[in-house]
Amino acid sequence: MTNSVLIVSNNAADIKQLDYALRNEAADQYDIESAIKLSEAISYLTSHKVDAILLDLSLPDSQGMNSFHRLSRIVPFTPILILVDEAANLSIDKSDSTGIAGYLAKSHSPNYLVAQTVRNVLQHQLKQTMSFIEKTRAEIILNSIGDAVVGTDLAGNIDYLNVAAEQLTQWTRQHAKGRAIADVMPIINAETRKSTRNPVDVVLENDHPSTLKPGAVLVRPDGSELNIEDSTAPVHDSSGSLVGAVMVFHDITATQAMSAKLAYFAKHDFLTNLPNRILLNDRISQAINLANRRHTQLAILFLDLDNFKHINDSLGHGVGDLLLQSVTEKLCSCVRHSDTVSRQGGDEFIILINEDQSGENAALTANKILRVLSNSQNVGEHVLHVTTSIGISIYPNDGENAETLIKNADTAMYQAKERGRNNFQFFKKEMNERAVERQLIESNLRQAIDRKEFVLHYQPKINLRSGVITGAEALLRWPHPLWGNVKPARFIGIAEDSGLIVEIGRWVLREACLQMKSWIENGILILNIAVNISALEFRRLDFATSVADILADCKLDGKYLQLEITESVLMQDVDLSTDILRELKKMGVKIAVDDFGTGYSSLSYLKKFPIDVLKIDQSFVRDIGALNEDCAIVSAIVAMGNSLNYLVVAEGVEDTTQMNFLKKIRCEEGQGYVIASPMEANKFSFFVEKNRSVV
Ligand SMILES: Nc1nc2c(ncn2[C@@H]2O[C@H](COP(=O)(O)O[C@H]3[C@@H](O)[C@H](n4cnc5c(=O)[nH]c(N)nc54)O[C@@H]3COP(=O)(O)O)[C@@H](O)[C@H]2O)c(=O)[nH]1
Repeated sequence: MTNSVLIVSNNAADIKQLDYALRNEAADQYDIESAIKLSEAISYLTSHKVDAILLDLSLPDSQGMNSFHRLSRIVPFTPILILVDEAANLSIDKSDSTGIAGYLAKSHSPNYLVAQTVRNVLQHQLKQTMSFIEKTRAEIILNSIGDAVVGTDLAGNIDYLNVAAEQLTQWTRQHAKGRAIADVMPIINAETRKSTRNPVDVVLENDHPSTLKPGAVLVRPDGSELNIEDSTAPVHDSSGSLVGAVMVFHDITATQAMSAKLAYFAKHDFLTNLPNRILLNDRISQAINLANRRHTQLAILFLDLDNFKHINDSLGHGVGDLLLQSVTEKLCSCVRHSDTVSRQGGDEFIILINEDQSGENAALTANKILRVLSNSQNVGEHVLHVTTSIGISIYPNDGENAETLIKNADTAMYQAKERGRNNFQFFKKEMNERAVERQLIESNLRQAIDRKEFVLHYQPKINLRSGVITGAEALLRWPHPLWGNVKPARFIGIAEDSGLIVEIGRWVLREACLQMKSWIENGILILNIAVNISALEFRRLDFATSVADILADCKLDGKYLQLEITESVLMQDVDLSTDILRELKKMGVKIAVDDFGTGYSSLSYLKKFPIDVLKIDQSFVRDIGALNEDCAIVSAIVAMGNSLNYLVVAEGVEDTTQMNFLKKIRCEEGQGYVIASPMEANKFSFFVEKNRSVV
């Protein structure tokens, strides 16, 4: 390696001697330049880099230390050796000598000593440069890492803080330097609030790495606190002696908050904040232990919202979520603090009622829930009516553990659904058989669709005045290959709960439309064919479109189709129902309100819907003649319906007494066994042919 050296001297003999000494005695190679004036040297240095300067302080244009200072300003990092006479050497002011790399006695130094001195200076400079680079690199790394790094000396006084440490401690490096670590970083325990020894002090005492115990909190100058986690280690010099400590730490406040959140949501439902199945199981187990000790009972209420799926499907999950939150509030308002309301997912809730006396509290709570939920709920811009079906199991009678109690309450809930929803049922052992049967029916229903096992029967409707057959109601029949005819009452509810009703309903609609088309073509002159539409079908976003598609496929004019929809389905969301009905009306489709009288029976609400037909529920018709009250109700419905220009149809007409009464009160149409039971399509054609008028 070649080093470049500049000799600045006005003495040619000195230059020659130094040049000779460096070229001939040194192990290294040198490029040697000389300048006889300071100005010459400065000019050279502005365009050349040199590794060392040998400077005579006595120059023609500059004298003494002034020469040194001027040069060192231009090349501050280049070592400058001062050439001195032995005597002159003594005259240099020590306080003014900062930055001088060394002294060289000009004429008295043997050549080898000149060479060695210059070499030493160059090597020292190289070491300094390397050390500077390393320090800078370390500084950059330390400042770019996210962890805070604090260094101390052997006494535990701070000598270093990286940028992250400055931010976390709220101390600048400048202010912290020299202060005791415990002053800059006071640490306390999160729970006891007592001060904790700084790990740096522990490390310096034991000369061994150490860390803070969990729960360490750093108290900052502004009083704010940070949860921290550290790793502190001793620092040794090259001889292995302890010279200080380094503490690396980071803020775990966010991490701790996140893990606390994760722990919370492992046991709670995200949407409603209610305990989830895991926490509920825990609580039930605890409640069972308590009930055993106190010889008391406890109750499990299994709730499933009625027709929630339709709301979710038609109004979107956002509205569904809001409804679940609103229901949560209402449920919580119905129980004591000691009870647990939990959400199992979807629209299922389970309530644990502690210390129940033979199911008394459970029945009271269930009644309260039914009452509270029956009020309409404002959800966003929608006014929704939601009801619930509740199954109840009691410990110890209905199960010895959480799993069995929940399973049996679930079974009882299905029973409540079958009993018309919006009610509660206590678990009974026989219900388990029912639950097994439900599952069997559901799996057979799936096969029935594939195997095309369903057929439609048709029941005539007549004009009660003229006796003319006006239309037919299509009714689904399931002749099961092994079980024989399965009643709709046994499978429609299961098809609705499982969602299978959508596929089945589409088949019914298409089949009925094809049949009507065929009757028209064959001169079977009825006004329309009525098809029952379940809530799940009606609430689907594509319902109106699928009706239009089926009519188009079957080439049937919409005026020949009547859709029977129950009041409760229409009332679930009045605005949405109105929109769907309007779409259907545009196609010419007739709308009948089925089972009228069993639901809200609010004519003021019904007036909002574009309805054509009111079908009085058969439960009122059945007791005509027997119950005055029912006669009055039927008369009132007929009168109101007529005045609002609805076509009123009485269903379930079974005898002539009922028929005569209906005629008398001017009920327009009737349907029931006294006229004809539902029958196969070909029999219906024959029936129409034969009975142009049946009354
Ligand atoms: N979503 C769909 N629901 C359907 C479909 N087909 C039927 N259903 C619904 O199932 C319930 C039971 O129906 P079903 O056993 O067919 O009973 C109907 C008639 O057979 C019966 N009826 C007719 N006349 C009389 C009578 O004089 N007395 C008497 N006790 N019962 C009689 O009434 C049922 C018709 O009811 P409604 O639909 O309310 O007009 C029933 O709720 C059906 O709606 C389907 O395809 N889809």
